[in-house]
Amino acid sequence: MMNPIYIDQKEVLKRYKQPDPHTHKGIQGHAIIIGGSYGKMGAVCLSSKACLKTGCGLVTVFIPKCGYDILQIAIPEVMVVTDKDEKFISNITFDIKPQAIGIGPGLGLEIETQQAVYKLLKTNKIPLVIDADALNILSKNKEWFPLVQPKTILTPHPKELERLIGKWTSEEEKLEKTVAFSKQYHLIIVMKGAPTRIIDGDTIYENTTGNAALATAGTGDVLTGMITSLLTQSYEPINAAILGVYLHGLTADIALPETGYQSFIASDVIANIGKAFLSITA
Ligand SMILES: NC(=O)C1=CN([C@@H]2O[C@H](COP(=O)(O)OP(=O)(O)OC[C@H]3O[C@@H](n4cnc5c(N)ncnc54)[C@H](O)[C@@H]3O)[C@@H](O)[C@H]2O)[C@@H](O)CC1
Ligand SMILES: Nc1ncnc2c1ncn2[C@@H]1O[C@H](COP(=O)(O)OP(=O)(O)O)[C@@H](O)[C@H]1O
Ligand SMILES: [Mg+2]
Repeated sequence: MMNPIYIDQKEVLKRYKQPDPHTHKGIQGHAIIIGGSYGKMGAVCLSSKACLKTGCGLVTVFIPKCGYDILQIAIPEVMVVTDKDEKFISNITFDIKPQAIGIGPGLGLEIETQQAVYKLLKTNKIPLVIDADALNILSKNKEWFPLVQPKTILTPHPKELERLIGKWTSEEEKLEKTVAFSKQYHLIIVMKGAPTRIIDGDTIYENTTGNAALATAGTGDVLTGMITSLLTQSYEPINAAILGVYLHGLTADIALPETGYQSFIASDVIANIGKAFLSITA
């Protein structure tokens, strides 16, 4: 297996693009976050807020009806399109033209939701991040793997990865299986953990930021929003994944002296995205 490329400040600065002073929200890009189900609307709140706070111009969420008030009240800057169903997503339709899609946080596994994901995968040509229950839906329907567009970014935690590629007996085997999976379907795999590794075919990147404070509900949902935001801003998928993972980890390193490991929560990731951006260019 190849040695990893370490994702540090130098590696990130090679890829980071300073916003143009004359940019406007139309140029900064429009993201859509698709997810949520009854009791798991918080995942979409976290993901969509993180998406906005990572610099894209506009964010729309596509959620089941029961999340409408929750989203509008929690994040007034985010626009909302609802499914026809009350408690889960059953048919994904929108007439906006987003530059990137993030799908999965809080989505649930209802059979109707699985069919809606199938339809999206079959027709989608827009850069895509697949996370959480959208990954679990793929794992339940492995014959759909070839429908996923090349360079789509998958962000599994270890259990989601196991559901996708099967069990492993060593770290080495886990990496080998993930590289083989990435090569077979031309996908970028963000193997979340400590450390997070990003697999792009034979190339392995290893992140150098982040700490155990991130071991708390919703931090993965936040990461999905951040990477989707960068994709929306025309970063190449691999660069969006690298920059997103690095900044996400950095928020926890910045916050740790104030929060300690225990009191850090996913909203603290979001609250520190600004400082993370400032620190890479300082
Ligand atoms: N506030 C919210 O609305 C939240 C909603 N969430 C949503 O809840 C749904 C279920 O996601 P979950 O990930 O909780 O459930 P999953 O069943 O997919 O994964 C949980 C399992 O994975 C294992 N696991 C997780 N991280 C691991 C690691 N680093 N090493 C080894 N094992 C690990 C856990 O021990 C557990 O067995 C998703 O749609 C997710 O987006 C969660 O993100 C939590 C917050
Ligand atoms: N001990 C740890 N050290 C560093 N990062 C961690 C640690 N535990 C979790 N993380 C990070 O936190 C995030 C958790 O994502 P995930 O398990 O999908 O959470 P959720 O689904 O609740 O949002 C990942 O980015 C992961 O790398
Ligand atoms: Mg998750």
